[in-house]
Amino acid sequence: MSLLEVDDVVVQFGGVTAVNHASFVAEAGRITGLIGPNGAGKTTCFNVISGLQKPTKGKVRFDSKTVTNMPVHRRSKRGMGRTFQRLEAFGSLSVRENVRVALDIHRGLLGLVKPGAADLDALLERVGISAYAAERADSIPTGTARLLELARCLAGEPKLLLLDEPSSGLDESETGAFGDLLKDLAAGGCGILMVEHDMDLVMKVCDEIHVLDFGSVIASGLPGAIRSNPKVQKAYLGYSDEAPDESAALVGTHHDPALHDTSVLPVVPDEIGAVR
Ligand SMILES: Nc1ncnc2c1ncn2[C@@H]1O[C@H](COP(=O)(O)OP(=O)(O)OP(=O)(O)O)[C@@H](O)[C@H]1O
Repeated sequence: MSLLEVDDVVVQFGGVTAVNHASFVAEAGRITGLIGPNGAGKTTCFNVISGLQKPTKGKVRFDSKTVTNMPVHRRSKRGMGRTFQRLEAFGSLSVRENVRVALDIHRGLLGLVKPGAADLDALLERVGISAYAAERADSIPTGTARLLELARCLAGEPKLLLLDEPSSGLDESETGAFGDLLKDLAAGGCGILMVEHDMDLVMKVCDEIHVLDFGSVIASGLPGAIRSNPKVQKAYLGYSDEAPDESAALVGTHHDPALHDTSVLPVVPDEIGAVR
């Protein structure tokens, strides 16, 4: 049984079907990518998994238990951690205090003792933000704030980490170090499910990738297979090397670049090469 199982999930907002019979899994000790064009339903899936959104239909199983109707805090207590696209840290507290609050909350939930300085320092060190420990959270660069979010999440010692666009705001070398950190966390047994627009990072670190388009999973597989999958190329680019004649019909409809973020393309040179 997989650490996380999303089973035939549907989410409707009035007439909008944000998630359309999506099924996919994420395993312990592996990094799983959840990708797709803008509006594909990735964040809504994360909301269903973490308990912020009740699905119209379908089930979520986590760590051998059905959690579809379980409140957010109980999923957290069972070992599910999440970061958000929008940064959630307390701006007026220092970086160190932010991590301290997260540790206090998690240890309170678990009924354990208060954190010591060593625990705090280890977490800051782990994500590489020790140098910012005394800075106010609202004064640090966006990329550093994302690492702070991760440190706060790791304070709960999660079995599953849900990361929503974790590398946005990181420069190239920070992204490289971040990728190494994710691999390290997975090697320690943590399952990671990541929504990410940086295709270079996704292709480098993910063990498996699921691709959403219009709320449905259109492909699942290893990075190499996803990269060359005609359906995926079509979802991102509006055409694929297998069906170049359809491009004119698709662009301007629901595959219009104005609706689907083609800004990912410059960071996936191999894909561009593959479809030209
Ligand atoms: N609360 C809501 N009410 C109505 N429609 C919504 C709501 N939340 C999301 N949607 C719609 O559901 C669809 C999926 O949105 P979602 O944010 O899950 O996509 P996404 O893949 O995360 O996009 P992005 O990459 O831009 O973050 C979109 O058409 C969006 O407009």
